[in-house]
Amino acid sequence: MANRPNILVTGTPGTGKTSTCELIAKAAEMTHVNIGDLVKEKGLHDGWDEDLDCYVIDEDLVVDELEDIMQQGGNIVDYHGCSFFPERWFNRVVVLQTENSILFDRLVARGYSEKKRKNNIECEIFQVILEEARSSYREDIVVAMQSDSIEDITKNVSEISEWLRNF
Ligand SMILES: Nc1ncnc2c1ncn2[C@@H]1O[C@H](COP(=O)(O)OP(=O)(O)OP(=O)(O)O)[C@@H](O)[C@H]1O
Repeated sequence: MANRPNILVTGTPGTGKTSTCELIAKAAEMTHVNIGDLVKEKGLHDGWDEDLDCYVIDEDLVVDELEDIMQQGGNIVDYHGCSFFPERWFNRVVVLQTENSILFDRLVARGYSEKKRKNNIECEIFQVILEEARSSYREDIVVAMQSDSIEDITKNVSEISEWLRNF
């Protein structure tokens, strides 16, 4: 086990993973690993999925790319899925959740197509990512956090920072 912990922040697109991770990275000197950006920068995908309007990520390439830095610890990983990462990488898995109408407005503001909005809202309603996290990681390391407002972000960042201090 690495000396410093690794944290995964997951949740439906738009729930605030990137906003939360950026603040934690700054406050606690963690390395923010945004999987979506990494996939784009390093071409760790098998092309563009026209239907889902996103890259088809190559999960094996992503895992190979990150293995060394994950061994070192001190990373906060940001992605809207969690089942393909090795379970041993993470000491804490945070699942962000947002009330449907608030999430809907954020997805509209981002200019997502109706189909993409629908997919993401359904993902949130059915708690797909929370279920995925609970079935992929030990239940005691998985925590759900509400992310409806700026106050929620502040509270979540301070709870995660507190957890890091006590690690
Ligand atoms: N708790 C919150 N309160 C207010 N606004 C928020 C909150 N969380 C996110 N937002 C806003 O919603 C938008 C999406 O946030 P962000 O990019 O952090 O989400 P994400 O979960 O990382 O999305 P993706 O998976 O697509 O990268 C941003 O404009 C951000 O400012």
